[in-house]
This record gives sequence, C-alpha cells and structure tokens, in this order.
Amino acid sequence: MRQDSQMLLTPTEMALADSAAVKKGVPAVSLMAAAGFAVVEAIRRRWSKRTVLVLCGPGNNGGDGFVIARLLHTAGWPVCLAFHGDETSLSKEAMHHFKAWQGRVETFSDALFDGVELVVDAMFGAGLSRPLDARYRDMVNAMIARKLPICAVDVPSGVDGSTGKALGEVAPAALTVTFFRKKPGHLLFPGRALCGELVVADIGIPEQVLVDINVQTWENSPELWCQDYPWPRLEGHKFHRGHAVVYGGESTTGASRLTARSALRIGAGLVTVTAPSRVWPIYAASLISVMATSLDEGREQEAFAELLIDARHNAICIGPGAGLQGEEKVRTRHAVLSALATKRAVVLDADALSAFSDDPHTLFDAINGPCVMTPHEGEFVRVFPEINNSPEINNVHATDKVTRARLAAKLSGAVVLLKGADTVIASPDGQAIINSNAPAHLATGGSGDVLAGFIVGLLAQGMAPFDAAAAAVWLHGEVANVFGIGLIAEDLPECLPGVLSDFKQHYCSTEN
Ligand SMILES: NC(=O)C1=CN([C@@H]2O[C@H](COP(=O)(O)OP(=O)(O)OC[C@H]3O[C@@H](n4cnc5c(N)ncnc54)[C@H](O)[C@@H]3O)[C@@H](O)[C@H]2O)[C@@H](O)CC1
Ligand SMILES: [K+]
Repeated sequence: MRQDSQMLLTPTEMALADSAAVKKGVPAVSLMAAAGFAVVEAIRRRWSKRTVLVLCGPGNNGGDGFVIARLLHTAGWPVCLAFHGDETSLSKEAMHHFKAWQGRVETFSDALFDGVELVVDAMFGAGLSRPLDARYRDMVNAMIARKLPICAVDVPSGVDGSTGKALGEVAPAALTVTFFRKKPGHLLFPGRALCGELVVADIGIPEQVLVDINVQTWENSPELWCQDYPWPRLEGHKFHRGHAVVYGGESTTGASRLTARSALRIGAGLVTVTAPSRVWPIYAASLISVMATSLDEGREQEAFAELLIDARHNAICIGPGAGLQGEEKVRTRHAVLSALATKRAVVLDADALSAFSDDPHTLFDAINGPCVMTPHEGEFVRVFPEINNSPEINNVHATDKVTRARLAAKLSGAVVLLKGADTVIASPDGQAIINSNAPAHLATGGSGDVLAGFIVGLLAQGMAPFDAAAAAVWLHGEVANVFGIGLIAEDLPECLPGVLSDFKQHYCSTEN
C-alpha cells in the first residue's frame, strides 16, 4: 500500500521528512517561514482583523509562532507575542525568526489575555515529550477559562501527535494547521476532538522524501482500496460473486439476519444463514433473498462443519447473535474452529470473540488463513488481555489504539478492526488504517452486525481481508453520513446502493 496522499506521519517520521527536505536543499528557515505563512493564511480566511495573542514555546513550534506574529503584524493586526523558554537554546531557524520580530516579547501571564480576541497556540508541537511544565500549564488553563477562539500550530499544545493522547489539560482549538501530512494524533481521540477544524498545509517539503520513510499508517479513504473493489462484471454470474455463510444463533436472531442482509447488499452472490432447527422457522419466515439452512437438533456442530465442506461457501461470518450461554457457547466455539479449519475467509465478531476470552490462544492458534476480527474495546480487552499488560506498551506514548491493534494483529495473525469513533484496522504485517468518516449517530444497536456483514460480503467477492475491512468501515460511515440523524441499523444496508453508486462514480471511473 503506498497512497502517499493518505499517509499519516508520526512526529518522528515528520522530523525525518523535515531533515530530508533540508538535505534536498530546502533551507530550514524557509520551511519555518512557509509554516508560519500557511497558518496566517488559514487565520485570515476564517477571522477578520482582530487582536491576537501568540504564545510561543521553546522549540520550533514557537519558531512558527514568531513568523505568525510578524506576518499578522505586517498585515496590520494588533499582535502581542509572548515567549517562555531559553532564548539561547532556540534552533538556528527559530532564532532567525525570533530576531526578525521587531515588537516586544512578553512573559507569560494571565493578564496577557485581556482584550484578546484570538489566541495562536505555538507552545508545543511535535517535540512534546512529557506533560507540560507549570508555566505552560498555567497558560493552557487560562486559555480554557477564557474560552477564546484558538488556532493551534501543528497540534493543540499537550496533544501527542503520534497517539492523540492528551498529556494533561489541553485547550481545545477551533482550528489546527499542520504541515505536509496529517499525524495519527489528529485522527485518534481525544486529539481529534481537540484539534477542531484541521488544515494540512504544503510548506515546500518535496513529496520524494516519503520514498525513504517506511510509513505504515494511513487515513482511510477509497483511494487506498478502490482499485481492488469487486464491482459486478457483465460476464460474471452470482456464483462468481461468492457465497457467504452467516452463523445464526438461537436468542438474538435479528443480529445475524442483519449481517446476512448486509452481505447481500454489498454484493455477495449468495448468502446463507445457518440456524439450529428449533429456531430455523424464525429465519425461514423472515428471510427472502437470504437462504436459511437448518442444523439438525443434537448434531448442530457436525451439521455446520458438513455444510462447510462445500468449498463454494467461500466466506464465513460468526459472532452476531451467536450466543454465549451454556451449550450455545460450546457451539459458537466449535463453529469458529470449524470455520477457521477451512482456511477460507472468516469474519469473527462479538460472541465469536468473547467465547474465547478464557483461552484466546486456542483461537489464535487456529487462525491460519484470511481472517478479520472486529472487536469493540470491551471485546478487545477480553480477547487480548496480555496486550494491556504488555511491556511493549507499558508507557504513556504507546498505549494508543493503533499500537494495540497492531500488536493484536501480530499476535493473532488476523486483521484486527478495533471499533470506535476512530476505528483502527491493523494487519499482521504492521500496516494500519485509521478511519475518520464515522458520524456520532452511527453508534446505534446493530450497526456492528451490519459492518460484519459488509466485510464478509466483500470477502465473499474475493477482496483481501485488510482492504475489505477498510472498505467496509468507510462505506459504513459514508452510509450513516448520507442517511443522517435518526439512523437505525436496518437503514444501513438499505441506503448502501446509493452510496455505492456515488462512490463508483467518484473513485472508479473506468468500467469493469
Ligand atoms: N518538522 C518539520 O518539518 C517542521 C516543523 N515545524 C514546527 O516545529 C515543530 C516541532 O519542533 P520541535 O521538535 O522543536 O518541538 P516543539 O516545538 O514541540 O518543542 C520541543 C522543545 O520543547 C521542549 N519540551 C518538550 N516537552 C516539554 C514540556 N513538557 N515542558 C517544557 N518543555 C518541553 C523540548 O525539550 C524542546 O526544547 C512542529 O510541531 C512544527 O510546529 C515547522 O517549523 C515547519 C517544519
Ligand atoms: K501547538
């Protein structure tokens, strides 16, 4: 996966990009000037001339602040610049711009905010390595108390650009201007909420610097996977579009029915729900284009395994409504192991994951083929308890969602889709995608069942697990955006066709 435009750079990777640009002949002073210029442009597009306070920290984030103060002053804005740090430790480029500032340099104090209408937060960016020292913290608290609009340079001070974690109190920005590429911390919560509107500015770093940086994290977008999207082909027929099997349980039958319908809507040629014979009539009476197969009473496990002997059943989803009570749990576990033994594409969601909370390694050992796991945070903790105690993540910078999902993928051998407002999809080879298009109203009962259905439907059509997971998550979010408030899970598959045709028109212009 190379899609340069969607790459997310960690602060360390951004520093590599920065120094590679300097090696290629772009002076560091110019990069800083361009960064400051971009922030001023963004400010002037959003706010009319007003009194501005620019708070500058000790590193290059503060250096950008010196440029911003100078350019706003030149444009006739009333500007107050305050700096806290050791002047003699400024980098060469920051010193250059510090000297170019002709006005007064104020020391940090609460009184600075009097009469101010906009604050530029240029205290800390990529170089933040620990919670803020007291003087900076006081300014952050003052910003929070005054409720003034804030434009943050690179990230709101206190947000870790790599993890999105807040190292202490953070004043939320109305606008954040970052440079060259977004950082993971702009998309991961709470960072995402603290950034406000996010602008990415070109500051003259040549794109070629990315070739030597082994970027492993992307923002989800159709550009990452639209080339491999399995559109129906004229010469194809339903058997070419795969046959998904969805394991149906006894008590919550709606969940697997939603999954099955979603798999069909996203284009699987055939979808079968299997159900114990006792409850089969419920499925049979309520499903039309989805088929319902009855598993004989007393030999459900064998019957499910026998069904899977037919290799045309090329993608299997277990979890939604599968059941965890008594015998049901035994059957759920057995179904998971039978499905994995086929080495065909398998989606494991909800109960299929929780059923292995006592012995997750039994599950991991069985994964030897294409597999996508879709835990939410609670299920993740149950299935990957060791990750939460791992020494590898035993520091504040690493306990983020991307790191945990990556470790889980490596440990299990499956693509791990860790759900939430900032869903992360990680592959065992270390690649990770952060999703950013999900609206708040997507958090509704059954929406996870639909997501599992979208994934298994794409797997049935031959899409690779990492791409299928990313595509399903993006389409899921997009459908919710298009439908809007009032959405219930049933609406998701019904609203998918319109979203699919818009997506096809936008991203897949050549006919298949
Ligand atoms: N990397 C790039 O390509 C570019 C970076 N630029 C700016 O440079 C910034 C990164 O600069 P730096 O690496 O100097 O990082 P910062 O400016 O974020 O801060 C680093 C400095 O703060 C100190 N520090 C860290 N945590 C502290 C704390 N809690 N309390 C007190 N001091 C603390 C460090 O010892 C170091 O002196 C970016 O965020 C961006 O704003 C721009 O100038 C444009 C180009
Ligand atoms: K900042």
